[in-house]
Amino acid sequence: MCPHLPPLFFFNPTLLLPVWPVCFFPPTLSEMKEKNPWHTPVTIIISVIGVIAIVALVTVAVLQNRPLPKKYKYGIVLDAGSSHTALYIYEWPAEKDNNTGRVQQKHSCKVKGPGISSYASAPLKAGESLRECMQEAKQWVPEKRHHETPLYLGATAGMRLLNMENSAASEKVFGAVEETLQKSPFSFQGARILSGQEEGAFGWVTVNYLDDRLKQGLETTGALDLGGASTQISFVSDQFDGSESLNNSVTFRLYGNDYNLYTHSFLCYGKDQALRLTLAHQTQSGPESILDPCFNTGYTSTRNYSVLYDSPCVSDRKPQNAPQTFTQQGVGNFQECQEVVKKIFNFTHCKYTRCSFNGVFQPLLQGPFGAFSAYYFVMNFLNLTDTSISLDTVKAKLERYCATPWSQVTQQHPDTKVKYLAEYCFSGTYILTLLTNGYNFTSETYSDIKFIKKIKGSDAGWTLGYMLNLTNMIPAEAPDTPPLPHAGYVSIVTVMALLLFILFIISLRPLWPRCSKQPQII
Ligand SMILES: O=P(O)(O)OP(=O)(O)OP(=O)(O)OC[C@H]1O[C@@H](n2cnc3c(O)ncnc32)[C@H](O)[C@@H]1O
Repeated sequence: MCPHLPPLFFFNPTLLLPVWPVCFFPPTLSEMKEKNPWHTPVTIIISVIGVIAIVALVTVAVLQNRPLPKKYKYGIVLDAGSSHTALYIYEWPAEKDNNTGRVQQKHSCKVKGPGISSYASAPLKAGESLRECMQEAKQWVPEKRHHETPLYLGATAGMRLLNMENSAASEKVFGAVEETLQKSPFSFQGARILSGQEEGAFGWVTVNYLDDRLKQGLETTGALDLGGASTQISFVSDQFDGSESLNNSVTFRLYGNDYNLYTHSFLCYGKDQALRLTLAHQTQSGPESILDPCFNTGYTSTRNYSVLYDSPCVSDRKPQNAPQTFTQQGVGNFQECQEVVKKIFNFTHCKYTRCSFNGVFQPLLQGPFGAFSAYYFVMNFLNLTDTSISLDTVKAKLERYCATPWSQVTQQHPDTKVKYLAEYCFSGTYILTLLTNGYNFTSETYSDIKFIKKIKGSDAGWTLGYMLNLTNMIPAEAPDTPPLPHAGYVSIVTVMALLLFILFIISLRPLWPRCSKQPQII
């Protein structure tokens, strides 16, 4: 029995463990006060206030720094390409507007029908074609954000060609799409044609932003984009300072790092226009039929001369006195196809130290490359996206594909669009020729290329880079980062609070009870 000791937990100042004196009957309050000054009302009140203050301090620190429920902002970009239009919705946490690496693709919508440049003779239809995807966008962006969501339309090579050919028609098409977009609840920021240089540079920004290479100042990835009407190559090379060819130079300061980007866009060298160029070479004499090594054996198609030559890429070469149509008969031969394809490139004249083709300057290739759009669609279909296999093996596989009879190809791929299916032999051959003969990738450097469709859920392409630029979401200088992350801050506050509490308890030492019996540690 120990009536003089309190029936309360108290702290053993050395072990910081609660101890319980061996007592069976509680002493009376007067006994307690008499024998143990620790239990004076003042010390109890001070202890309680101390504990409450520390709990309040920690609670406030935790609540104050608790991550708030996420609010998002949105941006919409319409990619009006030569073959089709696609709508991309991006989202990012509202508080990270001017911060880093947080913009992601939330949704994409493929506009039904051809690209807007195909509506030159019925411009109103170009506007109408966008309606379905704009309706979809309204569902994906929360209504209260509609009015503040920027909406952009960027047109690429299809409209570049239409503008060259018939600028009045191009303006009418823009008028129609602008009318539709102005009627949307979003904040429409305008529709315009991107230059080839912008298309290349923004594709490079997208790839490196999504890979987190810009923020971290890592070695960048080059961008290879193959569209329907143009193709772009963009990369940073130590040997390129812009002096040899200013037209191919784009300089950026992003997150505190300077980049001198080499970029070039080849108009008419997208895969659809390249096919026209190849067919134009094969039909210079205006024949009634051609044997085409770039199409599978057994494939036959009747093509219209006027349709084939209805593009500024080939219109000046239209043969005189040609019949209305010609028959194209596939003979599926990769080697011969490559010879035909090579003819659309000019490798002879170059006024610079080095060129890719058509007299265009290109510095030495450097670093890894991401190849997207049609590069990916085609190589993925052909099962050739793995670049760790040798270039010779890639060619051998493509050779086998080209030699496959058309009947077998259609049987094996009943669900693939016939236009794409028929063109894969040509497209694969064109891609390999462009990469090796055109851009000078070798058997060794071919493995530096990665065929990609998406990076971390966002499509590779120029649209994200375009939006990041227009919304100033990539700062020129590295943003200031808080000295401590949230978890670190809360831990430090908690530890400091505990230390304060211990110091407070120790400071009350003169008031500690002297227990005559040895307390039993629980
Ligand atoms: O940049 P521009 O030159 O204006 O062209 P685009 O924007 O229309 O080009 P895309 O990247 O959308 O497509 C590139 C090409 O790939 C073709 N394509 C799309 N999907 C394909 C698939 O699954 N298989 C083969 N080709 C495909 C499409 O018809 C184009 O010729």
